[in-house]
Amino acid sequence: MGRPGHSGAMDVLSRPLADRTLFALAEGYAWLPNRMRESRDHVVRTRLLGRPAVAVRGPGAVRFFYDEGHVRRHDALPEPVVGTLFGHGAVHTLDGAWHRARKELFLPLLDTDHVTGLVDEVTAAWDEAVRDWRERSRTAPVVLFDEASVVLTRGVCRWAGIPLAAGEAEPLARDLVAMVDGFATAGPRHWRARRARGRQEERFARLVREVRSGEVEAAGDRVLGRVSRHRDGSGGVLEPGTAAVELLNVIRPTVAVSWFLAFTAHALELRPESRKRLRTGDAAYATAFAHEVRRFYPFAPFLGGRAVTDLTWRGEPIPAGGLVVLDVYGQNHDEELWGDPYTFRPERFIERPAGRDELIPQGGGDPWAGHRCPGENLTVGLLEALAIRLASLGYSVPAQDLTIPLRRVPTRPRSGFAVTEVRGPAGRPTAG
Ligand code: HEM
Repeated sequence: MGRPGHSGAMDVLSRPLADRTLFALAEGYAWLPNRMRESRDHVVRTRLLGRPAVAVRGPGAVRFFYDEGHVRRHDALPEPVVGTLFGHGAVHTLDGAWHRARKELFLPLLDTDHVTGLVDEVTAAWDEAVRDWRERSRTAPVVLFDEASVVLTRGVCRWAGIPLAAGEAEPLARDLVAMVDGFATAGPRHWRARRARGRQEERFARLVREVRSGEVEAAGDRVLGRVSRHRDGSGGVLEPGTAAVELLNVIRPTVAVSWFLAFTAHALELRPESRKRLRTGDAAYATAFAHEVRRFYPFAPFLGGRAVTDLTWRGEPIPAGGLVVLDVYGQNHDEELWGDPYTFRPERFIERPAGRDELIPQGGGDPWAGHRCPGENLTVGLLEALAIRLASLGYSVPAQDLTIPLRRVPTRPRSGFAVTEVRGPAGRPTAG
């Protein structure tokens, strides 16, 4: 990975009103930052999904984008994204009172006791897995991305109260990964994602019915119990299919932390000195490292909503119904905000904590009031714990393709990060 360069398609891109959807898909993470570089004042006028669109960036733009009076989500997301990544009827697609009622389901996830509970389950699953990797990696490489997805699936299901029979974790992990992997492509990955979602929505809807009929026990303080009994804006319980969508909206993104785990392994190779600091168990450094992984490595390229009314941003008119696009990847690599954005440097977050609307890999604004990710604390907690564990593990890195293609969304090290000869502690280290 490196700094996205200007593309060969520039002459076409300079015509403002031709639809850019295909360019966005083909150019991946570099598409919007490249356009921003050619723009004045971090505003790009373009056309996406057949609609006029204005792309914005910066903390002020985040506040503009997250103002409910400016931007709504209903009808904003393209069906191929909803049908794979989020699910139909998901919280991501709601506005106003309906959004607030549904969001209540997710807000407790921001609390420290939930973060600790999930981190405990996932690290227990990690420690069990390490024992197995030590054996297997003597004869064949172990791919960290794949392994992390199974560890996270086991941990999140135990924490959420979702029963998993022996042998079920691996196929569920594969389906959850497929749903994320296939949302931004039109090829076979996309159809794999749709099939995976169909299978798992059916399974989780059945589980919700079993909880409601008393066949399956689900404590009220666990995610399974809460989602099954949650009352919506209308006062009724969720349709089983919608409850399944929202259960998946907890376990799917938790398993998506596998992408960040593969990036963590990449960062430890890139900056061996960070491995040493993580091994000491330095909590402040682990937090800074988690933030830098989320800032530096590409995940969500941009976010979009529709203008509620005729708007103007920095002199650029946005007609009611037009798309407003927030340049997430570009903002996380903006020189004005970060100085040296293409250097992986966790210390930046120790020198200066990032403002709420500066670091936005999981959205901006206030998670209680708007659409910002309610899983941000969970993600940071998981990354802190797993980065310390990975840094204290001994392993060899065989020759492999570790490039991170910026044209692929979502991207990751091509090999998934394979390791051999795993050795060292399974538990949390105490010192150097
Ligand atoms: C790999 C780590 C994660 C990334 C990169 C990520 C990223 C995001 C992004 C970009 C959004 C959209 C914000 C917006 O629309 O304004 C979002 C929303 C959301 N995320 Fe995450 N997320 C992650 C982990 C999690 C976790 C661990 C959970 C739950 C356990 C979670 C649950 C959600 C939910 C429910 C929403 C919708 C919120 C709403 O529309 O109000 N995410 N996430």
